Amino acid sequence: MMSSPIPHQQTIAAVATAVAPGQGGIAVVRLSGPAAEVVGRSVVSIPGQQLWVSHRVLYGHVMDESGKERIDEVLVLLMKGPRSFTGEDVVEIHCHGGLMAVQRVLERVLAQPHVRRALPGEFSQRAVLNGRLDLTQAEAISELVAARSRRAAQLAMTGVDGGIQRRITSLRERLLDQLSELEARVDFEEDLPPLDAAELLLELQCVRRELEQLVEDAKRGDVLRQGLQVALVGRPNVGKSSLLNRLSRRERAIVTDLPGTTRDVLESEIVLEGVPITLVDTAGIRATKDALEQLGIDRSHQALAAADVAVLVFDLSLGWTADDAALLAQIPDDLPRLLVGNKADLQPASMTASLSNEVDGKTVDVMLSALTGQGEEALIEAVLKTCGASEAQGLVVALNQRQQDLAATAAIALARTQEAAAQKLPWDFWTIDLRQAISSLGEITGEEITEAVLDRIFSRFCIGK
Ligand SMILES: Nc1nc2c(c(=O)[nH]1)N(C=O)[C@@H](CNc1ccc(C(=O)N[C@@H](CCC(=O)O)C(=O)O)cc1)CN2
Ligand SMILES: Nc1nc2c(ncn2[C@@H]2O[C@H](COP(=O)(O)OP(=O)(O)OP(=O)(O)O)[C@@H](O)[C@H]2O)c(=O)[nH]1
Ligand SMILES: [K+]
Ligand SMILES: [Mg+2]
Repeated sequence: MMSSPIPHQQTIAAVATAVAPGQGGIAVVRLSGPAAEVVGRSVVSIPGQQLWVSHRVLYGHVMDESGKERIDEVLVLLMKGPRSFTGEDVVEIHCHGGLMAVQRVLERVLAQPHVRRALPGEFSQRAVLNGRLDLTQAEAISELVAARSRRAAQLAMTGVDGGIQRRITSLRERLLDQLSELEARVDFEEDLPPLDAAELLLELQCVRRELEQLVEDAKRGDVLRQGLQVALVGRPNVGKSSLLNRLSRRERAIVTDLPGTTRDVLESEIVLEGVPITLVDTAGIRATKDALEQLGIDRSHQALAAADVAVLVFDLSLGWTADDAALLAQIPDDLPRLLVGNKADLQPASMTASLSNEVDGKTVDVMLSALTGQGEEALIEAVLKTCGASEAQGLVVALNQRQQDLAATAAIALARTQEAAAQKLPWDFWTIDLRQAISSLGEITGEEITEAVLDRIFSRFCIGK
């Protein structure tokens, strides 16, 4: 399954770098497959005595079809298979950045015989099929590319380095050892010494514990991978936009003393202690006859529904009002929320202290001032605590969702094996569930996986990966 005996006939091409108008000094067009070198040679004109030697950089120009016009000035790199990322012949054309040069070079390449546009993740998929890369490594590369914080990138690198593959492979091998013990008894019971069932069950128990621990750790790591959506909601003028600006360290949102300033949801990406956070500023919620303002308020409710945490901001200088209470009641029951009193700077210090976190019978989680920044640290800590994000700190390995589901399935199958043992069912009953557990782990590592499942995994990668 891992190494495909038939080489892929088609040569694929895509832009491997992020492209945006006016951005990026250099962009790379990548080709992989049997025609890569021929195509490279025919679209890039190389002056002087330079030779197309593998793993050497050449200088030249991508020429148009007529051979007269220069499309771009480039560097080219040929990597002959199997010494390449995909294991096939790979050619990289390093063009100028931005949009036009690289698009024209790609079109020129795609116009060549036997070349087609690469599907998302197809380079990585070929690397896996050709045995150059483990499946979990390929998935980790995709997560590295998607990482929005240093911590998330660091965690992804464990997978890139093979950390997940090694952990799962070793657990799977321990199960395979136990399976062969069992199967030998099913087939040739009389010829073998009696099976030490207790020892076997203990080993299965150990593997199951490790799998459950991996799933638990991974859940803690999800917050680093997916980040948190934190919605700032509250009545008009309580200081939501001011708070967003303070946390983002820039004047992202317009702030005025007019209630109803923010009319549309506005997002700002920040990182708090390694956790990528999307702060969502919303229109102040109140009863209004203004149709435009109402549209904004509708969006505030949508933002609330999509959030992982609601930060309900109220104005300490006005105290907790009936409107604040009404808003609190509108926050979905299962949504973690923080009650945040803003404008603490307007309170005399003695009074803030005497408030002792109680305002009209409501426990206030944090009192702060978006103006002076006092209490900001406490808010950050509270947000991270509410989502269990602080628990993600010491993690070194984290399975993605697909891997978590399979590890959990394997753990359940092992529990069933133990159940079969407890009920003193014959050995062939034990082996059914044990095989299922082994097969789930094989699906994580790619050792037991169908082409269709692989296609689905890689289709979620980005183009050019
Ligand atoms: N220009 C460029 N930069 C890149 C990549 C690339 O493909 N091209 N990478 C792509 O993801 C990453 C680096 N990863 C790579 C992994 C393996 C091979 C590779 O060619 N491996 C061969 C040859 C090794 C050797 O010469 O010793 C091999 O493993 O046999 C290249 C890049 C990030 N930077
Ligand atoms: N003294 C003081 N004033 C603040 C503080 N935070 C915000 N303000 C002021 O309160 C007013 C409203 O602030 P905004 O940030 O626009 O409030 P908002 O909740 O986004 O308001 P809408 O978008 O209209 O719903 C502005 O004049 C701010 O300068 C604070 O901590 N202390
Ligand atoms: K305002
Ligand atoms: Mg606002």
